Amino acid sequence: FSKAPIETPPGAPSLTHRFGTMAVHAGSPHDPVTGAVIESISLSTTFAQTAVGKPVGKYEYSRSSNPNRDNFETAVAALEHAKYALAFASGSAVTATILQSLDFGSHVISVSDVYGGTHRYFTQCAKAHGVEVTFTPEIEIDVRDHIQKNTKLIWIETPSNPTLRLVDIRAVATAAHEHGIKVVVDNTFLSPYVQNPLDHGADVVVHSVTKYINGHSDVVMGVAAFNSDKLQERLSFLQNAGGAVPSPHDCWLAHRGLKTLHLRAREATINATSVAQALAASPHVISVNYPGSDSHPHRKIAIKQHRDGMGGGMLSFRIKGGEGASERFCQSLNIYVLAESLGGVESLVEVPSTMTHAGIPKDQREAVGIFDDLVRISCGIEDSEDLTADVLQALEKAVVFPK
Ligand SMILES: C=C(NCc1c(COP(=O)(O)O)cnc(C)c1O)C(=O)O
Repeated sequence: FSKAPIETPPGAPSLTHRFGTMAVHAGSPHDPVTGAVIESISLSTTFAQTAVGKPVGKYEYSRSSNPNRDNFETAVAALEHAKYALAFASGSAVTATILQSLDFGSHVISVSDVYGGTHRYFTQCAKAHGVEVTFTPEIEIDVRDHIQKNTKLIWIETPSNPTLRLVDIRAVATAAHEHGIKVVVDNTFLSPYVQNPLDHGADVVVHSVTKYINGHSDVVMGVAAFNSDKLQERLSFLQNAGGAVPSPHDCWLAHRGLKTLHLRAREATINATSVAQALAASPHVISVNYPGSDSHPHRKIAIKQHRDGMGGGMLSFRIKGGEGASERFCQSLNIYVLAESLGGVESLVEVPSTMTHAGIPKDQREAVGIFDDLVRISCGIEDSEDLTADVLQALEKAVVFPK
């Protein structure tokens, strides 16, 4: 599926379409001199030249390219079924660079429910370089109603952060491509193991690598993957000119994290499925947002678009008792850590209205279902029984016996 020549390391099993084998071996050439199976970390910021303008190898200056970033980008491209991948200093840097790649006067249509930082760039930064973003509550239904002559891009998060809405990528891409519009899908919440948006018609897939791809809460990074040669030329130019690039060390860490993504994603899905079921059965819960539940309004999309209909490791729910209850719930947990971010090995909990999405005006937040009683959970890879029991005991403390 990947059009990019993926190096099969000497002695390694030939790379197949199976995710786990690709995750372990893609972008992982053995050292041709030492035979080292794991790549070294090339920290050098510059590379010697044998004569003026004649570098020893393919590298001249680390911002432009370096061995660790190349290897990581090759691995992500393989796992997202893409010809190209470009790594950036953060997921937000990917968002900014893609918007900056648009001509002055361009228009973007976005789903309404996006990460707070993405909303911030769309509403407070993009206009400065001539890009207007409009949000649509039901993008599948009304994307055609929002298309303007200057519309160049449609931005989708599926599942969305933090209400876990799903979008039928193929349906939106079909409408978009009728008008020559490109579709970007932010696949952060599921990772390449669970969903490959390019296979469903998207033009670009982006990730906050900070989350599932690195998976250990010790790297901030972003990546974009796509097939277009023209986009490769444009985005790689901006990657170098804008300079929002990750360090070789971070690329090395993220590449190592990527090698176990399939194992972590499966565990996180098992855990989220158990926690979502327990929440749905609780009298202290108003509603649960989990794409792996049969009750999810977009369950058919999950079955069509996600590997084996998996729900992934993310969920959110509304707790009875209002904002006070959501805060008491978070404080009553023993295993989950109250913190922003997601997709790591440790389970995290947060209240979007006062944390990740606090920058979005309250009326706009509540219009997409981000109420003060909404709690978001990122299930890690702890034991399912422990995570489920912890949630249930915290519900009792928060709702039944508030201090
Ligand atoms: C930090 C959080 N989100 C980052 C994020 C980003 C931004 O990634 P950064 O690496 O944090 O810059 C982009 N897209 C989605 C869907 C995201 O969730 C969070 O939701 O806790």
